Amino acid sequence: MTKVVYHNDIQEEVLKGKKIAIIGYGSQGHAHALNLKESGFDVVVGLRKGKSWDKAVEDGVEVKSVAEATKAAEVIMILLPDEYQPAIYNESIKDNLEAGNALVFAHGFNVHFNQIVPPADVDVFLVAPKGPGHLVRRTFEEGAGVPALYGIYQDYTGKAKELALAYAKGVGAGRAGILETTFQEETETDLFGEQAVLCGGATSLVKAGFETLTEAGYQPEVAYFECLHELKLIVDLMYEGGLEGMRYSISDTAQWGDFVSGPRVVNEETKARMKDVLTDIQTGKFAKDWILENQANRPQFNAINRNESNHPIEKVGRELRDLMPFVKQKANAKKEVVSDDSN
Ligand SMILES: NC(=O)C1=CN([C@@H]2O[C@H](COP(=O)(O)OP(=O)(O)OC[C@H]3O[C@@H](n4cnc5c(N)ncnc54)[C@H](OP(=O)(O)O)[C@@H]3O)[C@@H](O)[C@H]2O)C=CC1
Ligand SMILES: CC[C@](O)(C(C)=O)C(=O)O
Ligand SMILES: [Mg+2]
Ligand SMILES: [Mg+2]
Repeated sequence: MTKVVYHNDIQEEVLKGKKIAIIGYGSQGHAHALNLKESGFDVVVGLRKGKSWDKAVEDGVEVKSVAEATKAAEVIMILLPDEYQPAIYNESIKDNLEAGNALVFAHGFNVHFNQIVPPADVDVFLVAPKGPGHLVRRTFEEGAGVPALYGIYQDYTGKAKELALAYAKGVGAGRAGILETTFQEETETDLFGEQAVLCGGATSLVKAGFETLTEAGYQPEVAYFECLHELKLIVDLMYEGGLEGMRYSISDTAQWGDFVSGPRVVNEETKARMKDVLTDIQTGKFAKDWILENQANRPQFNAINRNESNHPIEKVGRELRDLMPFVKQKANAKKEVVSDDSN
């Protein structure tokens, strides 16, 4: 089995004397900054003036411009949207790095696909939490954590691995488990996971189920509860006990339906399409298309986003969630940060 490193295995002194700049205060940025600060590290956040800046100040974190935060720190973690990182790196970070600094990422995209080429005299590594930033923060506050991968791209000081592990411990990942990876493996598996399973796969499955039921004349509210709301409850059981743990809680009827009907829906044909998705990631086709989409100001992204927001499952979902304060409360807490991130 791959070696999994935990909280107590890690020495954090190597990072304790250093200043850490967190560039960006969105989903991952706010979680890293606050978790590291509460773990006893010296943190400064790098931002432009705006909503995130105000939020970070409100949260009691030291804030400077991206250039000034980079200058002030020895460890610089880039937590900006992937698509804006190259321009901001070239404009405000690159020339403010000093020999022996550490340049850190939470996703290997820009380094792996050569959009950022770091200088030879800095450490370059990634610490990639395997979960959304808002959950990196929430689980940390609950005394738990989200697992993370670390990978070394360049070890100029000879301390890159120690620094990466100390950083991962600081954000709380040591409570869940930290695994070694490479920039290539993290980039390709992360893109595949979010496209084929976690985001793209799951949203397409949910919408297809909802559409099948409503087109057959069933009530949208019933279809929403069945195909979206309950998915969280089922996935919670998988999170806690794997597929077996989930199947322990469902009825035998459901388990039999799972065995005989699941493979009719997700089958060899689906797997062949997953392999196509993986190939596009591995060859760089996906990255190239995404970079071009951004250079053209996101025409397809914005059009699809608008359509998705008007899907009947979203309309009925908004109404139903309004009537479930316990669900809405969490959504609002997230929305506050998310809407702060709009560029
Ligand atoms: N989202 C997630 O949970 C995960 C993300 N990652 C990786 O982490 C990195 C960050 O992603 P994520 O947290 O989603 O990013 P977000 O989209 O949440 O980041 C938004 C932040 O970037 C700031 N920002 C945007 N443009 C600029 C600019 N020109 N100058 C200064 N600040 C700017 C925003 O500030 P403002 O308010 O001023 O716009 C805001 O604070 C990415 O590499 C991503 O792949 C890895 C694991 C999971
Ligand atoms: C699943 C999406 C993700 O990869 C993540 C939260 O880990 C992301 O890029 O946001
Ligand atoms: Mg991910
Ligand atoms: Mg990702």
